[in-house]
Amino acid sequence: MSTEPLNNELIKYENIGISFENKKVLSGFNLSVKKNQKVLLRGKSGTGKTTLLKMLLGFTKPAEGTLYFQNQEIDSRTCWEARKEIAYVVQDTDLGEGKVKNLLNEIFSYKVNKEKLDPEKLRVFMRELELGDEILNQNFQELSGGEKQRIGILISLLLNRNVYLLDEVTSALDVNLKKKVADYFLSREDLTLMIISHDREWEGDWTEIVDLETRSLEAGKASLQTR
Ligand SMILES: Nc1ncnc2c1ncn2[C@@H]1O[C@H](COP(=O)(O)OP(=O)(O)OP(=O)(O)O)[C@@H](O)[C@H]1O
Repeated sequence: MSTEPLNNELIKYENIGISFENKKVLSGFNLSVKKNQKVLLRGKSGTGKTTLLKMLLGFTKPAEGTLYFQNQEIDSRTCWEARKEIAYVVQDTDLGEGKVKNLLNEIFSYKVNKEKLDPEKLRVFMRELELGDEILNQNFQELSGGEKQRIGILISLLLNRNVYLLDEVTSALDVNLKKKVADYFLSREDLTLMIISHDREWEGDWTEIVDLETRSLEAGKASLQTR
């Protein structure tokens, strides 16, 4: 358990090291994310960005250091608590075979997803993401890359979590949609975001940019005001 004061800190990476098969990917990484902050992780391919996000869900363990979520060290037990609060959205959402509407119904039948599939919210988010009703009757596997990405985002929004880990979720979208999706998430003051993206649309006024190579922090307006 951390002895640090709460201080609105939601996520804390403390001296984190990542290694795979004796290959050191990252070492001594420190980052503190406060509730409702928007953090964009940047860095060349292979610098460990995705691994840093997966760690929060307990999918992989740090080789060194400690990771905290809501002041609790993430381990095989506490990661289940974290998973209830966090939506992890990937670049290449794969829901398997079946009509989109059936797949959505299946996802929202799981007990862990406390939210029910709300038809009104579904309609609102589909309109926001420029998804027509006809997509619900299409086979997921036949959708375009951009449509699959938007279905992944749609599901995450319906899950109504507090923390969003967004891993290249706009890579296959056209410029208008990239902006629309980024603006939507960045304007949600109630959400804590950790974003990996090469799209400039995520570099909003309030976005903190963390560069894994230089370890520099470009603070958004929000943190400049509070420091
Ligand atoms: N489960 C694993 N087993 C072995 N090596 C792994 C594993 N997961 C990640 N790696 C390696 O660790 C390094 C960091 O991977 P990671 O996906 O975190 O990087 P990234 O910065 O997100 O890269 P990209 O921008 O290309 O997605 C890579 O060299 C990758 O091959």
